Amino acid sequence: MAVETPRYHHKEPFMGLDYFLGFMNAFKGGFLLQFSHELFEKLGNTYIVKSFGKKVFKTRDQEVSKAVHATYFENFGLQGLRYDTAVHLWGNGIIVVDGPHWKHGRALIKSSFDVVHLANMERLRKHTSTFLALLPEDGLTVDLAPLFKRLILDTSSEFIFGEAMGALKDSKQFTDFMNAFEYAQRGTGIRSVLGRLKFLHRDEKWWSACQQVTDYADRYVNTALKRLKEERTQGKTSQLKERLRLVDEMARDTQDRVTLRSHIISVFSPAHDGAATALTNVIFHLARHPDVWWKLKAEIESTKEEILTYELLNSYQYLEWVLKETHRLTTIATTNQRLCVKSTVVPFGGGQDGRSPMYIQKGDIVEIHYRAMGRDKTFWGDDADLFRPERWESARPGWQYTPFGGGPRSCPGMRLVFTESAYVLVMLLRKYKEIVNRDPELEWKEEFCLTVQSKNGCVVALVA
Ligand code: HEM
Repeated sequence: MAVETPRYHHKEPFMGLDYFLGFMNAFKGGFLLQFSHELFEKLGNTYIVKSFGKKVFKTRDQEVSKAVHATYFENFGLQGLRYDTAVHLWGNGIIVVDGPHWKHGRALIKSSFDVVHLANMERLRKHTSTFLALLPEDGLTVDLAPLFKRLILDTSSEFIFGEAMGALKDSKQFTDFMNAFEYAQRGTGIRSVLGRLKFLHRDEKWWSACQQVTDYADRYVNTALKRLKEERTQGKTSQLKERLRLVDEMARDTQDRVTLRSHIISVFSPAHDGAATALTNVIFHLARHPDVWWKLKAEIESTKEEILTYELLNSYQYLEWVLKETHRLTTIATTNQRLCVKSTVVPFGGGQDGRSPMYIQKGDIVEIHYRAMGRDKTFWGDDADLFRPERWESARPGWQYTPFGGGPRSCPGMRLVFTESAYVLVMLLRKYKEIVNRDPELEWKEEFCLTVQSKNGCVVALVA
């Protein structure tokens, strides 16, 4: 028997506009994470709010997350939440569709990913060395965040399109495209917050930014299809490992231009800055925890002359703990939503203590708070809000730790993010003796776009 779940006490219970105003106030004021934390503390691990008349279950309960992401996977989708607001940018790409089209896109990405990813070390080496050359000499203050962004833009554009955007060289191609891309993403984010009121978003510049992005991707799709045709008709193969491109690998499987373009933009969106945001967070923490920096240096010391291979990166255990701790404490994808497409009773979430079954009706939304789960003191202990990589020596989380989602739709880019972050971090550890915090603000401050990043970047001095 499902039991009633705690509710947010609305002053305006029909549309829930009071909640929306509170949310927007926190969003603008830069305290959305705190706003969300306080409501969980007050109402429990799962509670219900009204959002533009829709019933939304907000949860930081790992059992509810598991039920929605995995056990009852087929009953919870995202197409109804994302497709209409994002079709102009992401088309019918993997991140906005459900059902057979998603399944096909997922299989396509997964197999193409594995092959391109393993061939990617050489590119990472090349771009990281350009990046290192841009860093200021001994002791000067630098915000590494924008530099990480440019580095990851180059590695990801080369990984996906086969050609780096020239971000580290500040090329015009990079500036023009990124201005349009960021504008297109921001507008899409606004439309998604507006939901059913998205018709209020009337911005000509947004339409043309979306067009510019799709035109850009089309150029690469067309060349990939041309290459594929040549390969098939003339038996030509571009098998040089470093030439592998995601767009080519995907084109082997589907030659539908719109599908290819949509999936390519869907991968580019998280790929273009994901690892950069993670790297910024790692350096943010390391600059405030010199003991951890020294332990990392000690770990890599005996291998510091060796070529940095995928296997070597994977052999550094403390480094892995540092990266995991960074994603736990400063989770980048803080929440994720699913739309219930078939009424379901999930085993937990109901009742004041959240331990009774909970009824979710078709049309309701479930919002899962990954970041809040990563800080749950009942699992992580009283020091859950502290950066302490050593906890990973004994921590064995299941659904309490899902910074990359979980179940069949979990992030296919997770290994790539780990490899890129680990590679760049080890190169910094090899080159510099010390990293010194130069930001007077010691606390991590939030800045939301589609994900959340460090508002103050990571302002440091690197000492050789
Ligand atoms: C730190 C960086 C990243 C984080 C925190 C992250 C996190 C996530 C999360 C939480 C999801 C949603 C999972 C779900 O809905 O269950 C996701 C999906 C996805 N991510 Fe990532 N991601 C990152 C980087 C990347 C990169 C670098 C790529 C590509 C190279 C990528 C490609 C994707 C794709 C294609 C999906 C959609 C999967 C699907 O719907 O089946 N992500 N990611």
